[in-house]
Amino acid sequence: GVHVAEKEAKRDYQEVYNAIATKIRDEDEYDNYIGYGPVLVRLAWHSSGTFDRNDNSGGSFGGTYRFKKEMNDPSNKGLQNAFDFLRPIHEQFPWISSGDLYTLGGVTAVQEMMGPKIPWRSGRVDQPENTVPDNGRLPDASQGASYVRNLFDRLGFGDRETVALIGAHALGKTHYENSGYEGPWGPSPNVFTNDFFVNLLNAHWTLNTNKKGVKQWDNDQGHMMLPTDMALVKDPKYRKLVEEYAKDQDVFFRDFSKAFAKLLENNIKFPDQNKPHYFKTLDEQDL
Ligand code: HEM
Ligand SMILES: Cc1nc2ccccn2c1N
Repeated sequence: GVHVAEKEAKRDYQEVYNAIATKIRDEDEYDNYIGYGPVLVRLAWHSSGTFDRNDNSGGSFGGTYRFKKEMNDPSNKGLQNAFDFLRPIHEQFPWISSGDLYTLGGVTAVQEMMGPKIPWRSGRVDQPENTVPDNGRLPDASQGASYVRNLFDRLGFGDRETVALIGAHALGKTHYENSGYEGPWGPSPNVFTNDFFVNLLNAHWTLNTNKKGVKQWDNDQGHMMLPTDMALVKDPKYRKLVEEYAKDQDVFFRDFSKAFAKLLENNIKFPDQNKPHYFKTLDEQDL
């Protein structure tokens, strides 16, 4: 069922943001100097993307990723790097819940990679191991447009929100050892841009079977796309949105911010007193 968030306590969440942001800036060598930004975004997404609007199960509230049943979901391979990154932050701020920490990590990463401001509310409360949702709720990358549409409908998202959210694939890369896909990263792996959409439309893509026997799209610049990425230009309704975001990064930023905030808050009711935080970046604080 829907969870009710805890009334916000007198806590300094900007201080937690700054600790995460400073650690992202310091530990820049991770994953061939991509850094921890992208994998933190993916942890926030995967800890929220278990939501199912049909029975109001899953979602970020209980912080259940911390239990091995969810951590070992094959879809979550590689996210241990983000979990290990956040461990010292959790030790420094033991009062923050796991769900608040995993989602705040993603918000901090997007903003520190020069992405849009993401409004964030606190109040998620750790739930016990017997509340861990079943594996298999996160999307399979080998599928086409109708599969993507159904999966994001289960999460409570329409086409516009779906295309905006997948725009996060401008970040980071795929790794053979995690998903069986491999791609040298795209043009801006640790800067949040609309490159994913520009690349989708402008590059020349060929479907290959990679050395793990997995089908992926590659281009002549050494970039890759998943089959579900390519579905966004094959489906006419999705394609219209890809063209809109490729043309206007500001519209992409606006729509991504709304959809990402909604994703991280799915299945949670927040008390009116829990106002959304708009965190300042390190640069904005001259830190
Ligand atoms: C159809 C929906 C989606 C599918 C099938 C999908 C699948 C994948 C796969 C297979 C990877 C590579 C993982 C690895 O090998 O390390 C990946 C990476 C990533 N995904 Fe998605 N994803 C989807 C939607 C999203 C959404 C909605 C977000 C965030 C809003 C997101 C953020 C990321 C990020 C940031 C990475 C890079 C992680 C890294 O560099 O370690 N993805 N995704
Ligand atoms: C640059 C980049 N990052 C990702 C992540 C997932 C899937 C595809 N990606 C691309 N092309």
